[in-house]
Amino acid sequence: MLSPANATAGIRAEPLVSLENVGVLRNGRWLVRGVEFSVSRGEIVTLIGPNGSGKSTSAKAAIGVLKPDEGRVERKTGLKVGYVPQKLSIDWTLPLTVRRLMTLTGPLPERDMQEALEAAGIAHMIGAEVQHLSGGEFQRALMARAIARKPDLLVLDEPVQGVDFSGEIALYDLIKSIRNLTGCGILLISHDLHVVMAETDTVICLNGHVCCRGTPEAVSRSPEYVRLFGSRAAQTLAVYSHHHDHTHLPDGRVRHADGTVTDHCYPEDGHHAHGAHEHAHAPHEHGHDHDHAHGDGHAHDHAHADHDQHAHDHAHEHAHSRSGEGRHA
Ligand SMILES: Nc1ncnc2c1ncn2[C@@H]1O[C@H](COP(=O)(O)OP(=O)(O)OP(=O)(O)O)[C@@H](O)[C@H]1O
Repeated sequence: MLSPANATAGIRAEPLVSLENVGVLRNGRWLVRGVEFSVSRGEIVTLIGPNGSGKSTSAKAAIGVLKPDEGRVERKTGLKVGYVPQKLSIDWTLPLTVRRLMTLTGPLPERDMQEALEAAGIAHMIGAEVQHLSGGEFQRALMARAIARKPDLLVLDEPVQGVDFSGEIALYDLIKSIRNLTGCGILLISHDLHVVMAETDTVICLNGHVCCRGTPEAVSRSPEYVRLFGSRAAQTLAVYSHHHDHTHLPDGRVRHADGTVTDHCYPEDGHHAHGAHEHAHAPHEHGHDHDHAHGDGHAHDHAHADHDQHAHDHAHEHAHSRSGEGRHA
């Protein structure tokens, strides 16, 4: 079967946006330097890196919100961008319906609004107050707002924040289906070093500069990634694929699709029928019904690696996310 990545390869020649040697200088400090990447139609590019490594800055430079102080950013003429920022300044004390949220930045034909809400799976919540939405529903509303104007490029800054585990998988599925449906390019910022979308074509690992790049699996194997985040981080870099029913946490416990955590897998969990070598498939080649797409073939060793400092950092970070649902708690 032709994967989406291959299917779009032919029209990748002309990027929607490309950054060449981009640097952003503020108060005498280079926030990022030497950033190079591009996003083409149908392509999913994920930026990862520690806090303050310049992910948001690079994304803002890509869409023109920030002007680079050196290097070049080229955008396709007439490029339409849908942007979901990391933080939204919403006055949570004032009532705001989903319908109103959709039109805050400008009028929108009713049909386009309905279509976008339907695509995001929250058409029935059009009259709901934004304050009452769950973390996942809120992210869906933001995504609906971003896709309503049919962008060529969708930029999502941490789209799974405040979302529990099964909600995260559902959001990644939604992002994938938006890409498949519309063929737009997607630039995703992930604050989770350990989990990237299986459909990501290219991971760009930032640390003030591009530390390494490639497929999720290549990045998890790269010496630069290991140097930056430690070998245990590389060992636990997991790749979500569509058919996950559970995931192995770095401390050895198992989290199931319904969010429950147990010490062991259930006997019916899919991967136990498979040999370890089957876990070495690239994300796009996944046909089996589990979630052990690790950097190399030693899935079980890696799945049960101990917590490292980064995992703790993320627990902390997610514990402070909007809904207070810590993914790594
Ligand atoms: N306008 C600004 N002026 C000065 N410094 C800034 C400005 N915007 C961002 N920074 C700094 O630039 C660095 C990169 O910030 P950026 O938000 O791009 O990082 P990030 O990788 O997205 O981080 P996080 O994971 O914490 O969201 C940080 O040290 C931040 O404090």
